[in-house]
Amino acid sequence: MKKITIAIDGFSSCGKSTMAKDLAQKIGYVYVDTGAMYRAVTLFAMRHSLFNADGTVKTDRLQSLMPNIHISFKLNRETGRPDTFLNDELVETEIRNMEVSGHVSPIAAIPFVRAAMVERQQQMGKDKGVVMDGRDIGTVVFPDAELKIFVTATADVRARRRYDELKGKGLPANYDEILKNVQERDYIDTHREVSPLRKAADAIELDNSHITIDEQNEWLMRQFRRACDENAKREKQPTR
Ligand SMILES: Nc1ncnc2c1ncn2[C@@H]1O[C@H](COP(=O)(O)OP(=O)(O)O)[C@@H](O)[C@H]1O
Ligand SMILES: Nc1ccn([C@@H]2O[C@H](COP(=O)(O)OP(=O)(O)O)[C@@H](O)[C@H]2O)c(=O)n1
Repeated sequence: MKKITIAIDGFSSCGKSTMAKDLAQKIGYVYVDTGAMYRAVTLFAMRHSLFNADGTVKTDRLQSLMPNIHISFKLNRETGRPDTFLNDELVETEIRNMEVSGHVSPIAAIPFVRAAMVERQQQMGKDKGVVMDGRDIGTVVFPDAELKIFVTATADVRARRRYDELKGKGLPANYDEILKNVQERDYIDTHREVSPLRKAADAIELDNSHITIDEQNEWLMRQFRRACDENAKREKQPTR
């Protein structure tokens, strides 16, 4: 069967990467976590003191350093997820901490940062057979994706899930701080000028506030099968 492109967008911490990774594993596609790329740029900016005291970014300096930022992924056989590398250094754990979460949305709102990441993402998905999750995959990165999903869940549910995840990993976690961060990022992500988070007109919406991970994985597999069938039908139609 011909491979398709799968775009999964939605709000922070709602389960996009959980379902994207599971589907990619089952169907033998490549999984790309685009949030990790913006997080890696953020970590680089933090390490190079590119934030002003008020949280704004020293954009000129960052722009001049962009050629020095190389982000790559390598599949971790234990977790089944790709690990993120920044200039060949494994940064998978560091990019998930609250400090990076607190700085990432202003970085992701910068047009030249987005242009560089989008170019890389399009390159990674050019041969199809990719499940990519983020905020603008169905609207900007792959507007022609054969399957587009838009995931939502209430902010409370999302903050609780992130809190449980951090606690489960033995990392420090404060529910109120996480909820505030989730809400702030939702606001910046939906209100920025370049590629704001929004549902593509042809995306299928899933509110997973009250469904289990297994249920959402099964739901996504059904959407995948349907999208492949529709794609096969389209390909059979004679071109005029
Ligand atoms: N339907 C669900 N029910 C309960 N927990 C979930 C569900 N989907 C995902 N999770 C958990 O929520 C947390 C955030 O999920 P994640 O996939 O990292 O979100 P995102 O990629 O959207 O930020 C993870 O700990 C994940 O295991
Ligand atoms: N395609 C994407 C992916 C992430 N992002 C930004 O990167 C941040 C981190 O993304 P993420 O997917 O790792 O966030 P979580 O949902 O995992 O908390 C988001 O809050 C967005 O600001 C983006 O702008 N565009």
